[in-house]
Formats: sequence, structure tokens, C-alpha cells
Amino acid sequence: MSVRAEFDEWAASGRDKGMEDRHWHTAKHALARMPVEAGDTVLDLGTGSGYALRALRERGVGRAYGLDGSPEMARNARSYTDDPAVGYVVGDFDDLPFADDSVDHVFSMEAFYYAPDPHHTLREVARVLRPGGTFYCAVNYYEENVHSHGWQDGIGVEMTRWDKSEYRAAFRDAGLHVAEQDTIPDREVDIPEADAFPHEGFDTRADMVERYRTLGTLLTVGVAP
Ligand SMILES: C[S@@+](CC[C@H](N)C(=O)[O-])C[C@H]1O[C@@H](n2cnc3c(N)ncnc32)[C@H](O)[C@@H]1O
Repeated sequence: MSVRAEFDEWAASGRDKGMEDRHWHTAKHALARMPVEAGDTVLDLGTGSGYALRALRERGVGRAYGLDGSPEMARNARSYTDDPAVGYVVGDFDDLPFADDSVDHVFSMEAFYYAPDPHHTLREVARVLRPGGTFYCAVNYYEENVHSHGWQDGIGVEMTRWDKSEYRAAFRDAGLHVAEQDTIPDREVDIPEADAFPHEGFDTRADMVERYRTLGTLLTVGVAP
């Protein structure tokens, strides 16, 4: 299934807002670490509802672009803001529609692993970033998160599951320095008492605690030389 077919359906059924609510628990911590300055140009890869850019605008960034392969996601994102400095564009991770050295910082939450060729996408990110620019890449689907391994079965788009060291190596292969790698726990998701399980696909409370409170979101930060 194409990205467009899969995620247009998610957008039409309101899952863009559901993702925003859930992803915000850890995305906000990744966003808070980004060294954005007033007037910077930022890009959000796989923007979904576009919440990351609305948050970064509150910190004074100049231009904010959200790229998404799903026209319906981009249409929804546009409808959530009337800020003229924020633009949502339809495009693919394979071919970023930005000039070389034109973007100060790139963010991506729960989207990078859908790239058809993630190594090529990293080279694209390195190409569009200005020297000293950063890529904050956050994912919940990664090898060490054993609770994510079944996710591919429920989705029609091919997903890449790297471990932490594969992320670091791929960033370096693309010419980015790895400034930081960390996991961000989700301390906000509601985890019910043990007798409520199975719950949300978890057999036991311990599994859900491990998934959210211990493993959380993997953040890899690259810096363009
Ligand atoms: C799981 S959603 C995450 C959305 C948002 N970043 C969030 O945190 O809620 C992944 C998004 O990436 C987009 N996407 C997936 N593959 C893509 C590709 N190859 N090119 C552009 N966008 C893509 C999807 O359309 C979808 O909106």
C-alpha cells in the first residue's frame, strides 16, 4: 500500500489528532532540546497534524515547513493553524523539495522509519541542512523496543527497524555527526492496574510499563558539519 493510501485514511478518520495527543508526551521533550533561534527555518518530516511546527513557532522560529506524503494529513494540518509562517507541503522523504543548505533544523517524530530508503533520506537531510544545523529524529519503532516489533503486521507501508547503533552508523554514513542519542520515557500515558490486562495489546502491566516508562522514544540527534 502507498503512504498516501495508508495515511490519507488515518487522517480522514481523525487518527492524526490521536497520534498528536499520544506522541506529544515524548515529542515535547525532544522539541524542547532543539537549539532553535529566532528567525530559524525548520522542517518537520512526516508532520501528521503539524503540531511540532506550531510548538516551534511559539519559540520564535521564522519559517516552518511540514512535509507529508499524505495530502489529507497536510490538508488537516493546514486547517489547524492560520499562521502564515507555517506551510504544509505534500512530498516524499526520498526527495526533499528544499535547496542545499537552506534549513536550520529538521525534526521528525514517528515517521523516519517509513522512508523507502532511509539512508538516502539521511543524505537528503544532510544536503538541506546548513552547516551546524541539526536533525532531531525521534522513533518509537526500533529494535530495542521489543513491544514495537509487531507493528509492521498492522500497516501496509514497509518499515525499517534499526537498533540504536544502526541509527548512529547511518547518520555518520550520511555525513552527519551524532551529537546525542537518548531514550525519552513516556511518563504520561495512563497505565491501568494489573487486573485490567490484557489492555491496548499488552498482556501484562509490566509489559506496558516497560514499553512506555522504560523504553520510550528513541531520539538520535545529528549535526551537519
Ligand atoms: C505515524 S505518523 C506521525 C505523524 C506526526 N509526526 C506525529 O508525531 O504524530 C507518520 C507520518 O509520516 C508520513 N509519511 C510516511 N512515509 C512518508 C514518506 N515516505 N514521505 C513523506 N511522508 C511520509 C505519513 O503520511 C504520516 O503522516
